[in-house]
Amino acid sequence: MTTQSPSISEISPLLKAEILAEALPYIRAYHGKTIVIKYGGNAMVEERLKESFARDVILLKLVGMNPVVVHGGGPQIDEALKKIGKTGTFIQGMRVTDEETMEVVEWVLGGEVQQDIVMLINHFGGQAVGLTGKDGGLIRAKKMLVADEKNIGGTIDLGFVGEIEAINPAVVKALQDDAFIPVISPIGFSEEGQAYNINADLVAGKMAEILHAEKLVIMTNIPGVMDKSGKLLTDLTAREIDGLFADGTISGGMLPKISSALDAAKSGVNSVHIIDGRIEHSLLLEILTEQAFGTMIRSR
Ligand SMILES: Nc1ncnc2c1ncn2[C@@H]1O[C@H](COP(=O)(O)OP(=O)(O)O)[C@@H](O)[C@H]1O
Ligand SMILES: CC(=O)N[C@@H](CCC(=O)OP(=O)(O)O)C(=O)O
Repeated sequence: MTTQSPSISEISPLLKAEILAEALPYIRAYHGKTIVIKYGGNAMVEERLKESFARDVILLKLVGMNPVVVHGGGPQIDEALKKIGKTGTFIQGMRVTDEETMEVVEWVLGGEVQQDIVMLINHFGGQAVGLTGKDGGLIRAKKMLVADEKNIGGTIDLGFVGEIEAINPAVVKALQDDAFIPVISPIGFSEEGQAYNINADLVAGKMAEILHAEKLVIMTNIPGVMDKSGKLLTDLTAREIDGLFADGTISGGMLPKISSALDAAKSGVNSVHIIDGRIEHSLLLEILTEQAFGTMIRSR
């Protein structure tokens, strides 16, 4: 059996007014503050969800916050790879990226996926600007070396997977100070101009840290972090996270997500949340209401 949420026209005027009034303290508290939003590829699979996301981001900007969007696009890269007869391979949540895959990643993330988000935000009345790591020297990257768990001291070669060496936030700050909404692709560049594929969670976490963001909201395709029995964990501390890593509760795409969320929390981002991007207006519910939502990551 499926349950249908009421449409906005079915909600009574009084309830609508109450919901709006509830948002007031949050609008005041976050006015002028930076909110980094990681928009995962799995949360952008439906047109309806993409539209509600675009409208939510515009609303946040209009009420005086500074939303910065970092987008993913893992499933969209998989689709494009399928068309050329390739299948994605992931190690510790990172896509093994050979030269041909890197070309596809640049084409999908820096092109199609980013343009789609930028155009939707602009269509609904916002002013989005798409950036990749090379714009204004935003993300300097180097080859990532991943420790080989089966061979102590050894490393695994993931090809053109990058780690962040430095972020130059000048271009993002300049856009923020105007009416623009930056939409960032997770592609970094070395000093020699080599492009690197960086997991979008890592870029979002680091961006939140460097911009001294008030909030980091990671939107994905699951209600939050689950325990082994599939129960939602609403709140996690660094110590609890260590336990979940050690007993294998966290795997795949959740590994970089949790690591970057925790790093952001430790580096002073006040509130870090992993939420279900498949729920319409989940971003507004998380930021502007009392509703406890998804998993909150705490440094202590
Ligand atoms: N303990 C866990 N709780 C929730 N999700 C988990 C957990 N461990 C692994 N995952 C996986 O992580 C996925 C989210 O990561 P990913 O697919 O990379 O999403 P996104 O595209 O949003 O970055 C979930 O769909 C789930 O399959
Ligand atoms: C190195 C690495 O894994 N890069 C990711 C970049 C996109 C991404 O992170 O997309 P999601 O947020 O939708 O998972 C990839 O190639 O899939």
